[in-house]
Amino acid sequence: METYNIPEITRNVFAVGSKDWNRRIFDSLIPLPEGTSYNAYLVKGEKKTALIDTVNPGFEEELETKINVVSDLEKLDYLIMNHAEPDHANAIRFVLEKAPEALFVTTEKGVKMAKLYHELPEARIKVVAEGDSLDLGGKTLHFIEAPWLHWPETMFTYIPDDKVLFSCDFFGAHTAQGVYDEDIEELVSLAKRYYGEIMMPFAKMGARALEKIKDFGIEIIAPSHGPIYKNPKRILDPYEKWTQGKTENKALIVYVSMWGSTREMVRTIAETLLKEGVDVRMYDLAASDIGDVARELVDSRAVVFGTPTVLGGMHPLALYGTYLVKALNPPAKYGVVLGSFGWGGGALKQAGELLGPSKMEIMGTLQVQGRASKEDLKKVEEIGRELARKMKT
Ligand SMILES: Cc1cc2nc3c(=O)[nH]c(=O)nc-3n(C[C@H](O)[C@H](O)[C@H](O)COP(=O)(O)O)c2cc1C
Repeated sequence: METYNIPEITRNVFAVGSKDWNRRIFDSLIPLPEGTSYNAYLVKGEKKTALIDTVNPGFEEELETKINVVSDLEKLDYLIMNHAEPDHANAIRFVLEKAPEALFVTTEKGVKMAKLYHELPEARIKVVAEGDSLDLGGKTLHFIEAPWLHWPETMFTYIPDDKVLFSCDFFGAHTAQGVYDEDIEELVSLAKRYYGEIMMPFAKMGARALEKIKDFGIEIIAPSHGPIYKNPKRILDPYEKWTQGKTENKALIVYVSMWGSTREMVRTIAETLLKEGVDVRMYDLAASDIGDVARELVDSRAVVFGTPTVLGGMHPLALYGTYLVKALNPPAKYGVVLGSFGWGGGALKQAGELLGPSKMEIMGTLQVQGRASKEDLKKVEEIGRELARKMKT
């Protein structure tokens, strides 16, 4: 039998999921510099045993082996699904085949969503709703609907007896490293990146979920990606701030430049902002990890977009980056668009169309022909000073 580490996170609750050390991209979009983990948890009550979530395709046998070390998969009573996305739910069928008596437990929305992706034996579905519980003997599973964190069907499972919250993607972080939060110094930064990529568009739903769980006195948070929090405050406090959309006096600059003209403009605004006491983060979209951009969006008060004109519109990478910024629905209050063109222009117009309907106030734009002149750069400085002034108020 293969040797696996199977942490007992609290009495008779085992982490039986998998680490995917080498995965480098998620959702065909999100870079994973440190891999990720697909966490699943086995809960052994005095009478019944439940598995909370499963694993990504390819890790089914590891899951089976781990469960059989601490229990007996064949005798599993319940398979709880917090979220239908395949990285957590793909092994549903595998588990239900290996555990012939197990009931599949999720919400009505969960059943609907799971049926779109996984084969479910109709007779073995047990639907639960907000506030319902399942008694395992000495341990009760309590279900909390947490829609949109991260799909419409998401729920949390809570064991009041042990004060453990299984929060699925909420509070997650993409990293294969560590078992507990104390193992990773930069964990909050990784969690912030994950929050920006996955949860920020649903910040209001996140705030509602935090409200629901605030009086639970949670002692352990066991998410579906990344380490388990033995110090829940370490993630609850930042989540409180992030879901409220509280920003810092910080400007995020995202830009593309083929021949340096736009770069000179964004460098000028960066220096002006720094002089005015604004914290600045700058990313060249041709060479940046979009996860870092997502992380900085979580609490940036302003976003500066820089793009040259290419074929009558924005540079394709700037178009992609700007689209993503908008789709992630960051709390930033102010925007600036800068860029250079060679003859007819067009990038600024397209950026305006794209950002127009967003809640960000575009408080300054400048498009220059060729290299920015001294006068142009003075205008950029003026925009920077005005932006800094607005950001302080
Ligand atoms: C592939 C390519 C396509 C371009 N298309 C346009 C265009 O449609 N309209 C325009 O005004 N300038 C166009 N330009 C000129 C650039 O916008 C111009 O060189 C600008 O100063 C580049 O700024 P940068 O140094 O920040 O990349 C194009 C340049 C390149 C390389």
